[in-house]
Amino acid sequence: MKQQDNALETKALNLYYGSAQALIDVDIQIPKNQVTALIGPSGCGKSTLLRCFNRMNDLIPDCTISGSILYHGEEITGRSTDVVELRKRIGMVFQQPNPFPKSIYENVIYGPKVHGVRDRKQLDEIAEKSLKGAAIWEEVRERLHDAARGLSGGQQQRLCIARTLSVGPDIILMDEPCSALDPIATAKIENLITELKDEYTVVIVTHNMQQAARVSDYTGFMYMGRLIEFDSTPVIFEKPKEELTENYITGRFG
Ligand SMILES: Nc1ncnc2c1ncn2[C@@H]1O[C@H](COP(=O)(O)OP(=O)(O)OP(=O)(O)O)[C@@H](O)[C@H]1O
Repeated sequence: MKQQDNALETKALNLYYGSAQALIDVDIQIPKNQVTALIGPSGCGKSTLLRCFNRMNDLIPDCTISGSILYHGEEITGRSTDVVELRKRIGMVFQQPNPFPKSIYENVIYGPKVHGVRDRKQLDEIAEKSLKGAAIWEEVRERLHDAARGLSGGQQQRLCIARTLSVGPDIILMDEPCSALDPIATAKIENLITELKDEYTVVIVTHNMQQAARVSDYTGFMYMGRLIEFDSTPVIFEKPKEELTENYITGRFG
């Protein structure tokens, strides 16, 4: 794969929480405009790796890293990286939908307002585009000024995706985005993820192997802080090269 096709890349990435090592020599290349899933047993480092991509681990005291993290080929681990700008470009969606206690509209325009957009017409346009991008516009267009927390869990999660889209990212990181949702809401988010890759690069952490197989183009299998295998999703699920991967995907441990 050519260097410029990678939205994200790590080289010899090691991460410590205090003296406990959570990532060990991770080399991964995340292809642009594709969906990449990170799978592996609980505690293997999936969320930790995901959080490295937009420097969310900076917020954790005693967390240190060595190695390289590249965003479109550019090093982002250094002090000169503008982390606020980086998080605009690399958005994140969490396990629990976490809308602000504000209206649907205020949730979506919150980020653009913080970044200085004041013009009402422009904010309206951003709100509509983001809500459409997150496949929730039709459900909320008549009630934009109602409380976001009055929406269903699945709608709240799509609203949170809209909030992420509103500041113009090109990468969306999702940490178990469906784990709090029922199967119907999950299916809607999975369909949305597939649509998002036309415009965005998506990296998703999931416990659910069927979900990884359904939505992703590439899958990385992690185990005890190491990336054991990374390949196209059909290869990982049908013909993995590593015995550990095979044991995991066939349910022999996990
Ligand atoms: N803030 C933290 N402080 C200290 N240790 C942490 C912190 N976050 C994670 N860890 C440790 O780092 C290791 C990797 O955790 P991480 O949450 O990345 O794994 P995971 O694969 O995402 O797990 P899960 O699937 O259960 O969410 C674990 O041993 C965990 O206990």
